[in-house]
Amino acid sequence: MPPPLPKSPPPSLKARFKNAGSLFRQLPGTFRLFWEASPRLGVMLGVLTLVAAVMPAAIAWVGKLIVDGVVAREPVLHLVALEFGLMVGSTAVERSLSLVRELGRANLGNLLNERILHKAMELELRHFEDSDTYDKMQNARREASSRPLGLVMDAFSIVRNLVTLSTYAVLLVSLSPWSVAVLVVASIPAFIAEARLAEEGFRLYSWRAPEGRKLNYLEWILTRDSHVKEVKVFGLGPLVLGRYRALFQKFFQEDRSLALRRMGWGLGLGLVSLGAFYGCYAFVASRASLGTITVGDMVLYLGVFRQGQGAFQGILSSVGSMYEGALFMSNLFAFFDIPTGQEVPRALPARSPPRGHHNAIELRDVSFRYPGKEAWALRHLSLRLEPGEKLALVGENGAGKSTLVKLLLRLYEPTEGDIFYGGVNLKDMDPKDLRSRFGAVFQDFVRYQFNVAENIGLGHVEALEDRPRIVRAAEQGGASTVIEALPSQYDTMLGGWFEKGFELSGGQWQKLGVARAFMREDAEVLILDEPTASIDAESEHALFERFQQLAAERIALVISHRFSTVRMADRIAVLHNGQVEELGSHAELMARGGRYAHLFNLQARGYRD
Ligand SMILES: Nc1ncnc2c1ncn2[C@@H]1O[C@H](COP(=O)(O)OP(=O)(O)OP(=O)(O)O)[C@@H](O)[C@H]1O
Repeated sequence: MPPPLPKSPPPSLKARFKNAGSLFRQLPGTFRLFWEASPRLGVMLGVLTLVAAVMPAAIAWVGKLIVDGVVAREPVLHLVALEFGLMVGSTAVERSLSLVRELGRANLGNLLNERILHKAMELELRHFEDSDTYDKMQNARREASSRPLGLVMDAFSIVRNLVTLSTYAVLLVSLSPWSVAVLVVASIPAFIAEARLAEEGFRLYSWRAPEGRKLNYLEWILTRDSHVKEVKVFGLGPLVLGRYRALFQKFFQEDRSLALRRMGWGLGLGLVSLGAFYGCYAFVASRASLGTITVGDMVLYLGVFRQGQGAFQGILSSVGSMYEGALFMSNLFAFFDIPTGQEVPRALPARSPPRGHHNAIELRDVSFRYPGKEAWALRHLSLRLEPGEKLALVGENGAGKSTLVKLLLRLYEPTEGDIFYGGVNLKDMDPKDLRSRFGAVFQDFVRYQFNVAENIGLGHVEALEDRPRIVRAAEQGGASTVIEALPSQYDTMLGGWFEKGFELSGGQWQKLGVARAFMREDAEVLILDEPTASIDAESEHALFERFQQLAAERIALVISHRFSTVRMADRIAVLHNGQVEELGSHAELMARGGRYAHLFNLQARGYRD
């Protein structure tokens, strides 16, 4: 796979050439993808491009024969008919090329989008939490439907124009060999200037990609429904718009300077080409008036020279836009190449503790720090959850509670130490097997813009159609009353994104989230990460009473800042700076008079006074 492009502009000329080289190394990979998307379209594109490339020379040649025939007063109708036929053919070829382009865009765009989604499924949580990888994925998604096809089409357009130019050269050589030399020589400065400016433009765009994303982000703040309340209350509009404007102005200055230079060079070098054209024109016209060449030759010369310059321009602009296409592809290939597979079990075949409710969870001297981070999120943490135990995790923000859950679900692996489930090291288990034993409600649970039944059923995909089970889960999660009041009950479409979607309150959504966790009837472990944050006090109490019954045999891990919830747990672990500072039942910890007792009294006093 080609190496990814450097992020900053290359310093030296040599480095620039290397950079340009790495751009064109994206081509084979892109063609392979196009071929995979549809071999038939690939063949059609190749054949049509070649036919389209030789058509102009054939038409010009027949045009010359017609003029010569007319001057010699010979019959030319058959030649006119031939030219008509060629024009019809040319039009049909152009139309077919447009069709191939359209179909190619759909096929290739679809293939790539699917691959991107597939890759996204393979990625692990650590990738999503890494901004570099996340950026790569968002960039890949944004232009997958247009850029790759653009690159293929640009490459074909260059081939087509090169073939056209060669056929023109053959026609012109017979007429005046040195005019071919003039055509080529007069175009070289324009070629160099265009290539340089295109490269500069490309560097400009790639260089400011992060700022471009910032621009999008500012736009997003002002246009998203989820942001509108804060934008209005804090009066953020003018500030965000001001930042947007400043960034845009910066882009605009750079763009204008590039556009002005492009215009200056384009005009100057255009005049050189025009001068070359008219010099040759004068020469050819005088030869025609002297009778050294025919009038048809002169007409052929004029047409071909003009169109030749057009073809040349075509090549230049294709080279320019290929830079951007290639940049996109290098990004895309880098995204596809992100190594995954760290979730593979260490032991083969993977080990699997017996199903049921007899498995304990044990953390042995676990330390963890996030990739690329210095600070420890968890440090020397040892903890054992007995089968059926309800453990509450408390601690201030950033103490490491959610991190501990991520390690239990093997979304990350401990940096040091080990975690065992039913005596089996998590590293030796298949993560799918492990996760299938958990039911979970997260702090940032998802509000799916699907109907109610699906919102709950997604907790156990295999039972998505099992309505009685969904109804049961809804009752257990305390969501039934909410659902009964909806216009089409379980079939009510939720969320405001689609037509007829019904918007729920934060607490109502949360009840569905809890019900979703209860879909896993055979879950061995339940994780409730702040499940009651937006649930009212009465519902919370009801939920926890039900929860005590339902979780009867299972291990339950509850993270909460509400001590009324926490105190219902068998034991409470107080996390502080990534370590277990206190561990025991509510009564034990209260008697101890440490951090837990302090926090509990603080909250209780708030209610009593
Ligand atoms: N994705 C991440 N990348 C890097 N550091 C992280 C990441 N997530 C959390 N941290 C850091 O790890 C530490 C523990 O965070 P964690 O989210 O586990 O805390 P928490 O106890 O769940 O907090 P809260 O009560 O606010 O939810 C914090 O210092 C935090 O800054």
